[in-house]
Amino acid sequence: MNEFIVSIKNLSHRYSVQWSVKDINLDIKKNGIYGLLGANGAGKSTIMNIMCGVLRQTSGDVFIRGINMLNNPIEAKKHLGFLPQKPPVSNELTVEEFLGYAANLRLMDKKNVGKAVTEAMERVGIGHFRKRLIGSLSGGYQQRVGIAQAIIHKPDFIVLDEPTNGLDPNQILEVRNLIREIAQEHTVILSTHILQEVQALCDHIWMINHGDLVFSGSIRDFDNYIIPESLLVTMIGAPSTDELINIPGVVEATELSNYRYKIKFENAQEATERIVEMSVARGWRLTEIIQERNSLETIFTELSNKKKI
Ligand SMILES: Nc1ncnc2c1ncn2[C@@H]1O[C@H](COP(=O)(O)OP(=O)(O)OP(=O)(O)O)[C@@H](O)[C@H]1O
Repeated sequence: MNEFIVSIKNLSHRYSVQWSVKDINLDIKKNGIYGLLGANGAGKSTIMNIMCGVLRQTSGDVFIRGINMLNNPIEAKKHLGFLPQKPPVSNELTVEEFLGYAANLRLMDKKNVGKAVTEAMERVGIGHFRKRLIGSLSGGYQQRVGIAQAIIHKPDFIVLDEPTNGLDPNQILEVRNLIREIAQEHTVILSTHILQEVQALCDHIWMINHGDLVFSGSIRDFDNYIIPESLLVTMIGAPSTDELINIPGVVEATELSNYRYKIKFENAQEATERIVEMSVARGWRLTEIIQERNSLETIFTELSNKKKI
């Protein structure tokens, strides 16, 4: 089998005049949960729809297990399951009827359909609702039905477009747990504009901004994207802020509250060493020194102003 589960090469798309997706290259070689992050309108759904063969790209190629989606969509789609942004469920069918229909659409052998439906229902925890009309289920359970139809044919690769959108906080946690479980057997790519979602779930993140790929890396890389430039320091016998500014490597010192200071520096290592040395030498009674972290939101905003990587 091809070593790449998915490979996207120079993918670009325009619906009319403007480019919605510009020269995107992505590869997935190993199992895990991959996140496509971006603000509304960034181009996430466009990429996912093309990746799943429901939208024809303007240029570039998508390979699923080495099979070109444009040239051989039937074979390529055997390896993937897709939950579009709006779950493709039919309110007037029961859960069981709908999943049977989904299995037939996946060209499954008729004799395997019953077993596949039962297994998919069990996998997503909706076996007890098998006879219920989908229209009578809560949003969270409808989403489970949507995920069940995506895994019914046991594909290697599952694509989930904003899988927790519109759910309440309890349903969000339930669906996230379900995604983690599913990811033990399948490779998952999901799109979201929610930073906490990628933080909670994803092993690798791609961030899209106005159709450009602006970041590719782990959540740790994302977290470290902006190098911190301040220290938060607590000193019970601190000197005046003027004296702190005179420490080599320090560019600004602000008192935040009693004993607590924010110290901006040019070089973290040098400033930390000097503050510790001088505190000991001059009796400033240093009790805490930590590097200030940038919030994920700050990093998201910074990347939203960035051009292609
Ligand atoms: N059918 C369409 N016709 C014309 N323009 C479209 C169409 N679908 C999307 N677009 C435009 O393409 C760009 C990318 O849209 P896309 O839906 O891929 O973004 P997204 O990141 O998935 O956003 P959201 O989170 O809001 O779904 C947007 O500017 C959008 O307005």
